[in-house]
This record gives sequence, structure tokens and C-alpha cells, in this order.
Amino acid sequence: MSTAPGRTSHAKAILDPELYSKLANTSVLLVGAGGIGCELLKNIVLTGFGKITVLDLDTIDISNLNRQFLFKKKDVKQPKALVAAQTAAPFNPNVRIIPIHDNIKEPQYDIHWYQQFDMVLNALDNLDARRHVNKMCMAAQVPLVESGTAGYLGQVQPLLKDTTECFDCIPKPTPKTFPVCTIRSTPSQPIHCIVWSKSYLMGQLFGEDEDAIEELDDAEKQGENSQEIETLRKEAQAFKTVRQALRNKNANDAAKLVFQKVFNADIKNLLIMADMWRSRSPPIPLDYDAILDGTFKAPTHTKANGTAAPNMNANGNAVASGSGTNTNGSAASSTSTSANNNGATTSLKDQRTLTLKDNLELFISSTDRLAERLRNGEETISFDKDDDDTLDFVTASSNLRSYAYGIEGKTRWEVKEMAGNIIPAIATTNAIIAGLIVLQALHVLKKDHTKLRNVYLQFKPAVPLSAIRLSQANPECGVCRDTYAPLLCDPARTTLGEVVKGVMGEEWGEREVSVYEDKRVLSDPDWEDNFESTLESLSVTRGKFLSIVDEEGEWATISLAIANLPPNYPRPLPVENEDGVIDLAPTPKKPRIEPAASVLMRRLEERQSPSKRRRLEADGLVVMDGPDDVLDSGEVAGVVGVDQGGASEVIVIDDD
Ligand SMILES: Nc1ncnc2c1ncn2[C@@H]1O[C@H](COP(=O)(O)OP(=O)(O)OP(=O)(O)O)[C@@H](O)[C@H]1O
Ligand SMILES: [Zn+2]
Repeated sequence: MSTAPGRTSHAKAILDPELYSKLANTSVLLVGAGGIGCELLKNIVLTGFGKITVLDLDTIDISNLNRQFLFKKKDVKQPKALVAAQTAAPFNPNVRIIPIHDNIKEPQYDIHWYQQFDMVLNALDNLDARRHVNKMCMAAQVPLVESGTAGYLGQVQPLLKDTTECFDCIPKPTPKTFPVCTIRSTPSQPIHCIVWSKSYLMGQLFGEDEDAIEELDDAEKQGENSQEIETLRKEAQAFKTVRQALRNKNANDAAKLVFQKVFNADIKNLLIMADMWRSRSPPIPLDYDAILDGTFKAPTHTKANGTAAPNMNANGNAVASGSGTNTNGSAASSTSTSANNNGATTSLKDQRTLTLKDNLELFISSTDRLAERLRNGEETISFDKDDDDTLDFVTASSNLRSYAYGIEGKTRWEVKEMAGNIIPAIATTNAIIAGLIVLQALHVLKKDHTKLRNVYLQFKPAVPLSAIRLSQANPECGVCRDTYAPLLCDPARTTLGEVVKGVMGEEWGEREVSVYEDKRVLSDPDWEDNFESTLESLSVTRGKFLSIVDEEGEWATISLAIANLPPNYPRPLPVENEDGVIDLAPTPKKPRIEPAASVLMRRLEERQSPSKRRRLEADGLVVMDGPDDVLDSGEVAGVVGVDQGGASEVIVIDDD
């Protein structure tokens, strides 16, 4: 394909020539090739970012096609990263796109790997992956542009270590939770029954064989009604029998057994506790055979004050609300959810109001299908909005429960939205956000930090965008306030003691420190049993962080990012010992380059001065596990980044 002048003329005209030529040598990592990712990949390819690595763990689903326009129907089930790269590559032949079909959390994407990029652009859909990439970017000192959309709302946030706050500086709200007893005994809204079905009932029947007793003990400690807890304990015991029936090839009435236990016996047990139903409407035990043969006559649901419960029609059927309101109370557009592209027939079927008998029949058929899957070797099955068997089961069982409690029913469509926490995905929102990401990325590239903005797309037609100056880091942040250093070592041979003593140097014995990997304590001032253990035996391996925390709080936490040794690192030779066993010989010693701790020590002494401290944090420290580890200059540059100012220093752990 020819490089016609027209292809680049717009980008050249908009960007100044210097920036445009810089783009060609810019290497970016794009994490996520979904809704935002597809738009963004197109943008950065057309803008002319020279080298783009696009990483996504997923394959293409038919429901992605309405907005992830780099994919076509023929690509369904293919890796997103691969197809996105193939489709976008011809947009600009001057750009090199490297696709990776993988989880960004895999250990090979270590600090060293991140440092090859000039910046990282996140186009993810979950908190866990976002927090992971944030931490890696903070450790590797690589600028990150974070983004997200929810319906008509969106946000773009540039995050630079020591310049702005990081993604974790402000704790994120945790998803809404419900008290255990509301879910287990006293639901009052459809969502309570849906959560019960997908998180509790599915787990009890099709999940791992766990003891639910602990959760109940906790609930009791938190002051929940002890008689009620006792009833729930009995309920948990009875689950064992139905679990066995579901897995037994000869049991053909497993669905009925589950029904009898959950919608009849358990409810009868709860009714015994008269106290519980003084101020609320008691549930109704359901009758399997009577519902199937159409003779089931439910007693009228009455509240304590004698009024009829809402949303029950004359035939005793639960009535779907049809309101299209999701769990958060926000309106869910029926035309824009990712689930809405299975064709009109499915949509109609899914949006149909289900009668009590419909729900029971759906309950029987879905329980049978799930039981069959268990009998065919699936060990556990959990809810997945795109797994029809589980969606049918959750729809039917939550509606049956709603019926028993006099709560309105929901259509399969509504249950999918509520149980799957589906927030409408709007292609235009993704496109606007992807455009804003590029603008922020260009400021990052120009190092024009005063122009960086936290940009919000809001549901205000008069002011759709608001751009806010970036906040400073939260001094208490446990992620971006740490002092990071890459630790290049062989975790199978390096011991915890070597690392800690090496880093502490002369301060060892003077200063009391504790050592952590994530939330695990590996040593504290009075407990050093792990010092002789190798990092590998302590599961401190590539991609993880070893944190050394000063008990006095005078030193910033030192977080060592475990990375691979460079390819030129001398490997130990296998030697035979006197018993004829092949041992790995220790690496031969060479003179130490510098006493292990003095470099770090000097810098930590300087940490009272903010500017010096920033310098320390900006420097990379290469901590090696033996005195032979002389890196060539290229490797050193590769480890700490080339434009961080000043030569990096190599710390050698003294293992004498
Ligand atoms: N840990 C991870 N590693 C790599 N890619 C990830 C990771 N977590 C999420 N992603 C990817 O981020 C992308 C987010 O895109 P998007 O929000 O459009 O989600 P989706 O899964 O495509 O759509 P939907 O959730 O609406 O069905 C997805 O393609 C997803 O595979
Ligand atoms: Zn932070």
C-alpha cells in the first residue's frame, strides 16, 4: 500500500512537525481491545504512534460486534488482540502493531517489560486489572493514561509517578453489598432474590463444596438473630443431600429435590420463627406438583398491616415490571446493552413475562442441564451472563423466590442486566473517550505536564466535558509513595536474607524492618525464620514485589520488583557431588562492585529533602544476587530507562 501524502497530512497539520516526527519513535502499550480499545487503536494508528503493542486476554464474542468495529462476524472466537491488530494495520503502513493474546497480570509482564514503553494506555473494564497496571506503571515509572466509560459517562485520567496522583491514591467505592440475612431470609426487592440465586444458591448447588457455617458464625457475631442463624445452619446441612443428587447419574428427580428443599422446606422452617414476620409479610411455601398441574392456589400475600403485596396478578403470577431499571436504579437502554444483539426473536422471548408455571418449567429444565454438565465432568459451575444454562437457572429460581416473598418478577432480559451488572455500552461514549485519551497522550509525550487534565464526559448537554487539573499524590498512598527498584535475580537461588541484608547494608541490625509480599508477612524484627529460604520457595517470583517496611516509619517503603536476569547473566554449571548427585554449583565469586547497601543508604539518608527524594525514586536500582552480575550498558539502560537522568547504580548483594 502506498503512503499517499493525504494519509498523514491531517496529522502533520494538527501536530507540530517536531511532535509528529517524535511519534514515529514512540512505543505504546494498549491494554484492552474492547469497546474503548478498538476506537483507541484506530486513533493511535492514524495519529502515527510508531510502535504499538496491543494486549487483550479475550476472544471475540458475537455481543462485541455492535461497537467493537475492528471485528466482524467471521472473527468470532478469534483473539481480540490479533484481529484488532490485523484490521488496524492497513490504516497506516508506517505503524508496527504487535498483538499479544494474554492476561496483563501474567508474571512475564514484569517491571523490565513495562520499561520498554514510552507510555501505557488502559482500555480495561475491571478494577483488578486497572490497579495492577497502575502499580506496574508506578514501579516502572512509565506514564499511564487511564480511562473508563459507563453508559453516557466517561473519564480519562493521566497518571504519572511523582507528578500526579495514581489510580490508587483515592480508594474506589466497593460494589454494593447486602446484609447476609436480607439475602438469605428476608428479601424485599427483586435484586435481593437475584443476588441470592446467583451468589448463594448457585454456589451451594454447583460451586465448590464449602462450609457455609463460617459465614453464619460471622453473621451471628455481628448481632444477627441467633434463632434465624440456627435455621440457616440446618439449611446448609440439607444442601449436602441435594448436591449429591445433582451429581448422581441415577437420580432423575434432582430438580424436584432442590425445589422441595429451597422453595418449600426452607420456607416452612423460616415461618416457624413468628417473630421475624411480625413487621413483614411472611413468605409462602411453593407446591411443585400443584404449580405444574395448574391447581396451585396461593394464599394472598399480606403485609403485617393486612394490605396485599404488590405486583401479583389475579392468577397468582409474578408480574415482570418491564421498567428496564438496573440495580443502581439508573435507566438501562434496551437498545444499547451489549447483550442486545442476538436478534429480534431472542429479544422477544427474553422480554416475555413469565408465569409461575413458566418459571418452574424453566427451573426444572435449567437444573437438569446444569446437573448433566456436572455429571459429564464439570467440577463447578458459576453464574455467567453469557452462559444460557446459568442465566435460565438464575432467572427461574430468583423469580420463584420472588413469588414466594410477594416480590415482583423479572424477565430473563432484566435478570441478565441485573445479575450481569450490565451497564449499557454506548459506542459514541467510547469514541469520545478514545479521542480524549490521544489528546492527553500527546501532552504526556511532549512532557507538557501543565496541560494534562483529568477529563470527564458527563450527562449535561450544555457542558458535556469538564477538564480538571491533576491532583497531587495522596501522601498516604500505599502504591505510588513507595520507592521502587527492580530486583534482577534468580528467585530459585536468591535467599530472602541476602536481599534484605544486602539492601539494608550497614543499617542491618540498627533499623527494624518487616518484609512483605503483598499482604503476606515474610519476616519482622523478631522473626527471621524465612531468611535462609529462597525467594522461589516463598513464592516471591517474577512480577511480584518484595516490600521492606521501616517499623519506625522514617524510611519510605522500599518495593523491590522481581524481574528476570538479563540474558547475559552467567548460569551455574551442573556438577556432580561425592554421592553422584548433580548439584547446581554456586556462581563463582568476583570482587564486589560496591558494598551492597551504601548506594541505597546514601539515597535513603537524603530522603528528608523532597527533591532529593524524588531523585531517589526516579532512579532505578539493580539489585543482583551475586558479584558476577555485571550488566553491559545496554542492559542497564534497558532496566532503568534511558531518560531518567544520571547513571544507574548496581547494587550487589554481598552473600559472604
Ligand atoms: N487482565 C486483563 N488482561 C488483558 N485484557 C483484559 C484484562 N481484563 C480485561 N481485559 C480486556 O479489556 C477489554 C475491555 O473491553 P470492554 O469494556 O468493551 O469489555 P468487553 O468484554 O469487550 O465487553 P462486555 O463486557 O460489555 O461484554 C476486554 O476486551 C477484556 O478482554
Ligand atoms: Zn497513589
